[in-house]
Amino acid sequence: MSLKSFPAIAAVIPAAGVGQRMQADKPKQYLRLHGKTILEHSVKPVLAISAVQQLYLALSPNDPYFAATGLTAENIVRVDGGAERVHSVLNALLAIDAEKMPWVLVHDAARPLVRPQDIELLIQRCLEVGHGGILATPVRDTMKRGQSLINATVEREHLWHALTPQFFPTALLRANIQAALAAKVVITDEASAMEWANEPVLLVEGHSDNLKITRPADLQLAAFYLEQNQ
Ligand SMILES: Nc1ccn([C@@H]2O[C@H](COP(=O)(O)OP(=O)(O)OP(=O)(O)O)[C@@H](O)[C@H]2O)c(=O)n1
Ligand SMILES: C[C@](O)(CO)[C@H](O)COP(=O)(O)O
Repeated sequence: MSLKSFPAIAAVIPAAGVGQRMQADKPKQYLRLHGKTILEHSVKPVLAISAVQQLYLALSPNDPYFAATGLTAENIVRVDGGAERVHSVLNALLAIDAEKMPWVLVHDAARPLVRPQDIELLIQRCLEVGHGGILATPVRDTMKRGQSLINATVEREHLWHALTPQFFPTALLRANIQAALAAKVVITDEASAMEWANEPVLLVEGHSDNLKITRPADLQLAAFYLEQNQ
């Protein structure tokens, strides 16, 4: 299926976080990597997907940094971020005309290294099966649960790191996030709301360098990966 035959897609990039774990002097999405902000790096591969018609960017209502990024393309709609990531995503979903854009791609502003081919693979695989899915990478290490002492070893077979983008039917995702929030379910990614609603979610293996910039050391690693992929 060529990308040209894909239905219209809306993209949502939650970019309203404060980046507390990054311990930086500004929200991490505005830290620079190879001359551009992390936000600009994260937006670029999403806008490169030809089926993406409109990008909804969830920003902190008093964000003083966005204007300097030069990201003022006509197909970018700003919406207010919320208290948590899920609220920022929901605010964006509420702004989308789901009849015009029946599918939505949600990608973290803090994941600057995602590859366009991985995004296209995710879209392709989901449209083939007719339901949503996520980019993910299989866990490599032995996984432990505990705090100062180990309580248990977690079975790692069929254990994955959930990445973004995550790709779902727009109206269904919006309804399930609203229902899950009303049921006080903890939602840390779009898939968790769909799982709660017993919807199938496809796992599509993506590249492990699609890291989420979270802690200070991640910036240097991201710069290294960028140099390797140039
Ligand atoms: N209220 C929030 C919280 C997070 N995000 C976005 O969701 C993505 C993933 O969240 P995370 O890595 O947790 O970012 P922060 O919440 O900024 O980080 P921290 O938890 O360290 O403060 C980021 O692009 C972040 O900007 C958002 O739009 N709105
Ligand atoms: C959406 C996500 O990036 C998938 O791994 C992750 O859940 C975001 O979590 P965070 O705590 O908001 O960084």
